[in-house]
Amino acid sequence: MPVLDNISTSLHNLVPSSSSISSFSFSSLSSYTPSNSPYFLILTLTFSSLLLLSLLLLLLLLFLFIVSSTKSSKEHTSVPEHLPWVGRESTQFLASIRANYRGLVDSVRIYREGYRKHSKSNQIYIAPTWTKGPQYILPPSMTSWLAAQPDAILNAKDCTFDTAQFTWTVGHPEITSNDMIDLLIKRELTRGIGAMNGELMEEVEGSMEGLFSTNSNSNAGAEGGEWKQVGVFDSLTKTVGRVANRVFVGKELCSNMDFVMAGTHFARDISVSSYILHMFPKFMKPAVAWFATIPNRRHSGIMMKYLQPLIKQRIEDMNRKKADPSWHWEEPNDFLTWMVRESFKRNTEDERSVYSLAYRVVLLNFAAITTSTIMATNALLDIWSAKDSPAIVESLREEASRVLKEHNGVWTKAAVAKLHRLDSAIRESSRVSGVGGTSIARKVRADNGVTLPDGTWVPKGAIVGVSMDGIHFDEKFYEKVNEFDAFRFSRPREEQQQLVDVSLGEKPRVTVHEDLVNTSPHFLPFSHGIHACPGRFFAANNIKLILAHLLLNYEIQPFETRPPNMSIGDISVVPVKATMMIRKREVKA
Ligand code: HEM
Repeated sequence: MPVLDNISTSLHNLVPSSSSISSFSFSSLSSYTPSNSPYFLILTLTFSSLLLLSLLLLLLLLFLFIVSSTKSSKEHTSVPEHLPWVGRESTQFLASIRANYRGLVDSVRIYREGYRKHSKSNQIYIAPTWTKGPQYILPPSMTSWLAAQPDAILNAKDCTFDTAQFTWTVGHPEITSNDMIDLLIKRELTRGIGAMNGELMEEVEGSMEGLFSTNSNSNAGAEGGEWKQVGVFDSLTKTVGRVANRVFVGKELCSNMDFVMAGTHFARDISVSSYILHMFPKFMKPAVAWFATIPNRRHSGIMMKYLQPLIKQRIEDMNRKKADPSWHWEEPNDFLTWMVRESFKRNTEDERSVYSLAYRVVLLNFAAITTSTIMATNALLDIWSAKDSPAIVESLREEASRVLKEHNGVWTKAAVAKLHRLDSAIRESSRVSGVGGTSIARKVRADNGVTLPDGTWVPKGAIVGVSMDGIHFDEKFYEKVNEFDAFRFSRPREEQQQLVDVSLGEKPRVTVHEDLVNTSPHFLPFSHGIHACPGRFFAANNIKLILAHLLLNYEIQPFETRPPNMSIGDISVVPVKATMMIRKREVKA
């Protein structure tokens, strides 16, 4: 028996062999002491090394603690004394670093308390944060003012780059600060929404067949009746990533999960490495970053490996077609083509090289995939965890089925636009679950600082924002704020009633349609104003296609309780390990 053989060999190694016993002498016994046995030496060496390592680790932690504490104290002293803090007890020992730590692990409580104590009385307060230093939280009456400020005064990108430590976690300032991605999203992607829904549906169907099928050897899909347990976030990441990339990089690469998952891992790496880097002073960051961003380089490297040859080929094909219009090749209608076409008009290497174009697609994935997946995950969990979940699902299904029939089984742009109930359920989920600490976060760029509408002066370099969480749960803007009311926004439209919008007391009563993509001073998941997310139309279209297909073709068992989100600093993290029971519906729409 191999196991017994192994044991006996091991014992032989430990117990002296018969030949060594025969050569045993009393003189050797007299010279034997435990301290000169080789085992003792090995043990001593191991123990000392461990002790030394622990000591070094302790010293490093102590050093880190002192450095972080000094850094946070310095940042905190820059705040004008008359402004109230929430989450910082100035009399406490090591007040600043303890406050920043609270900002990391207990931000929901801080923002809710700050909103109740100060924002409701139209006052500014300061919230400690791990990634942004002390943050000036403005009351909702200043939201519209904040959203309209030009970048020369309050800068959006400075804030994002600083929070996510872009210099180290992403690099390439010449690419990140360039306008090409924003321009192409607005000019090509958003205008073309709907035209590619046929292709996007191919990916939705293909992805779900692969993920939810219980038939191991075919693409035929799960048969009604057979339940399968799958990860919610994982399934949606793969589906959202595949669908979005169909438009970004085309049919072949979009379903390559090595590529798609590297993109989502890269987004996570940026977050994790930025949290680490925020502990260190500026002079240490380059050295720390080298280690902290190893995963970032690995995952962006995987994406680049696929993207560069594809883009090189696309440039060659497009050039050849330009030179010879009779050549039988049709330009694919995707982001790569739009980007290469745009690059032909530009002059710098940073806008034309294969490398820089490929890295733009990496960044596009960073902006698009995880954000959309989080919204889709929250919507799914909220819909299937609601106390009246079966009724909500039935109503959503009825709408999706009716609209699809009206459009001859094709999800055209007009058809997707008619999914008012689904749109409302996603928007409502984003109101209650998509909460983060702040929205419209901006860094003061003006050399002389900025004076807020109430006369408060804020120094250059400080971060200002509004409390998304506070606003989304304010009775002034929403009735029954703590309820997930799936049809809150579609009901008035369906009932042909006018929705009354109390717009922060600035205007009396206006009538609006509150769709998912409509940002407002009291709906902030996509931010609001001049920098409101340009990709939101694409994201909303894709999430609705995915959920409509899920509703019509699959059944999900309702959750007993809503798997909870977790807040880390300003980010609301969805329960990435939550699973669902899913099966194919027998009756197809
Ligand atoms: C549900 C999904 C999404 C959410 C919740 C979301 C949210 C946001 C937010 C909060 C901002 C910051 C705006 C500000 O600073 O005021 C933003 C910016 C941005 N988003 Fe999105 N986003 C989503 C999807 C997408 C997609 C699909 C794309 C690309 C196709 C995209 C591209 C961008 C870009 C380029 C910016 C920078 C805009 C600027 O600085 O002016 N986003 N997004």
